[in-house]
Amino acid sequence: MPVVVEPLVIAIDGPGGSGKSTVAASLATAMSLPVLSTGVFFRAVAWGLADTGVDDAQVDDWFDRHSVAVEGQLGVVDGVVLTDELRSPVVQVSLSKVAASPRVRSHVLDLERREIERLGECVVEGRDIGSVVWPHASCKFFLAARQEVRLRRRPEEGPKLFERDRKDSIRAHAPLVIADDAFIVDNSDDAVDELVIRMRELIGVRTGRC
Ligand SMILES: Nc1ncnc2c1ncn2[C@@H]1O[C@H](COP(=O)(O)OP(=O)(O)OP(=O)(O)O)[C@@H](O)[C@H]1O
Ligand SMILES: Nc1ccn([C@@H]2O[C@H](COP(=O)(O)O)[C@@H](O)[C@H]2O)c(=O)n1
Repeated sequence: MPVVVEPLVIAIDGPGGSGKSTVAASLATAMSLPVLSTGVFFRAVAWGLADTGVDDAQVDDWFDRHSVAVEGQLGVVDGVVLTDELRSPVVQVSLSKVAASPRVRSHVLDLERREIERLGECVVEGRDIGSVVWPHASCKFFLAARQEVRLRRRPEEGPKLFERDRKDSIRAHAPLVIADDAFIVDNSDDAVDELVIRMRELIGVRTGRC
């Protein structure tokens, strides 16, 4: 019987400012893998829906008429690259509501899974990667950092960061949770390079690869 080796998919979840995108990018570079930041999908959709609303019909109609893609930390809607727009006030104000919409989540889930399949082996970061998007990920991490550290890392958002975390954690669909089989990594006091070394060791233990 041929041995089937599953593509290596590393899932990283955690609250805002816990270092997900920074660590995911460094880990991906160290392992020569591509990286997918799924929050960019939600930010791009929040920007696109700003003049509409998040009723189910409005959401389905918007996805019928528009295309959304992620390129690194940039969102692309209908071929237009979004940069500063993704952290603009209009996005910040509606982000949690947009991310809580079951119709938005269903459309974005399709996009996330298609992108992971296209990439093959990758590092993926978000809120529900290990629990919902890719539950059979090769290795899962839940990044944590103390509140005061996260606040320091996201000065532009301020304490609203905690409100966003709270809404992400209590929503009915695909909330921010710690997957049962995730390694919990508090990186409040760790440099990114040290963290990447530690995570690679854990990936090696879990997968026998790395
Ligand atoms: N281990 C670390 N040590 C010091 N600074 C860090 C560390 N990890 C991340 N940072 C810094 O904290 C800031 C936020 O990090 P990052 O964007 O990776 O967090 P995140 O979890 O992806 O946040 P969000 O979900 O809000 O987008 C960045 O400026 C980054 O450089
Ligand atoms: N898998 C995910 C990723 C993100 N979200 C929502 O998007 C917001 C922005 O995410 P960032 O990582 O760019 O800060 C986040 O607060 C969530 O509301 C999500 O629901 N699931």
